[in-house]
Amino acid sequence: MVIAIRSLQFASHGTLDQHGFARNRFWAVDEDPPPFPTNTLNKAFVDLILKPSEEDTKIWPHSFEYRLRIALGPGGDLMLTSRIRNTNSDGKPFSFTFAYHTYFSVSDISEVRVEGLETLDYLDNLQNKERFTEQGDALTFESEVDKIYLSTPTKIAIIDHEKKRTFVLRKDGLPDAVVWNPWDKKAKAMADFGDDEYKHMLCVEAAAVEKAVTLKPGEEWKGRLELSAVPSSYCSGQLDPQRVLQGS
Ligand SMILES: O=P(O)(O)OC[C@H]1O[C@@H](O)[C@H](O)[C@@H](O)[C@@H]1O
Repeated sequence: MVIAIRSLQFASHGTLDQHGFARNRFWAVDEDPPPFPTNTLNKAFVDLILKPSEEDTKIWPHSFEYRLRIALGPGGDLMLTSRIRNTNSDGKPFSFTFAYHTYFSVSDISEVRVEGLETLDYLDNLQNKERFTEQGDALTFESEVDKIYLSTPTKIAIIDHEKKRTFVLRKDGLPDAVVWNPWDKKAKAMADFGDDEYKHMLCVEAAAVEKAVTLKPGEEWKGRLELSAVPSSYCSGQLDPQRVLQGS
């Protein structure tokens, strides 16, 4: 799995370059981070801090502090908590969009199902961000996809039949979910992506894209994503959604 933080902006949903600037900056490790509110003993964590450089304020004229807490649970669960605070001293609010750009490794994209997004509205990046409604079935993949699902539930499951493994995403503060696979043609056109790699990956991204987050000075936003891999409850063609969503 590969994770990139796409902030302060998402893809072309803003005025900055694709995916904004937070994802290709150097972050500082906070050597003395605030403690975990609960279960501290069960988690290893690191806090990374990003503050704008002078160069950054030329392209985005705001002051902020972005604290990313990366925590690992005893069972291998990964928790990512982003806190973004407006530290402007000029009294000005700012707005941003956000996504955890999570690439999941799958056995075969044609065999994968995503549950939790059926019947929802989405904006289709491949059709000028037009709004459509998803059908009632779990998502399956047979061509390029680049969609932003809106008002999504807090849990989404990626079910990999072949590996008998399910990735469970639990999110908070992130209403949208991006689903992306470039498929063959676009994969060939991407310099940093192998021609056949699209067969073994799927991006499902916890995001806040449709409605930008706005913060006044002193205000803080929090967006949380928890990822776990559990043995699939898929068995003899039958899926028990209750078990998948409970992550058991
Ligand atoms: O910059 P990256 O990591 O190649 O991202 C690629 C894709 O990321 C997806 O999240 C976007 O919805 C796509 O539009 C975009 O092409």
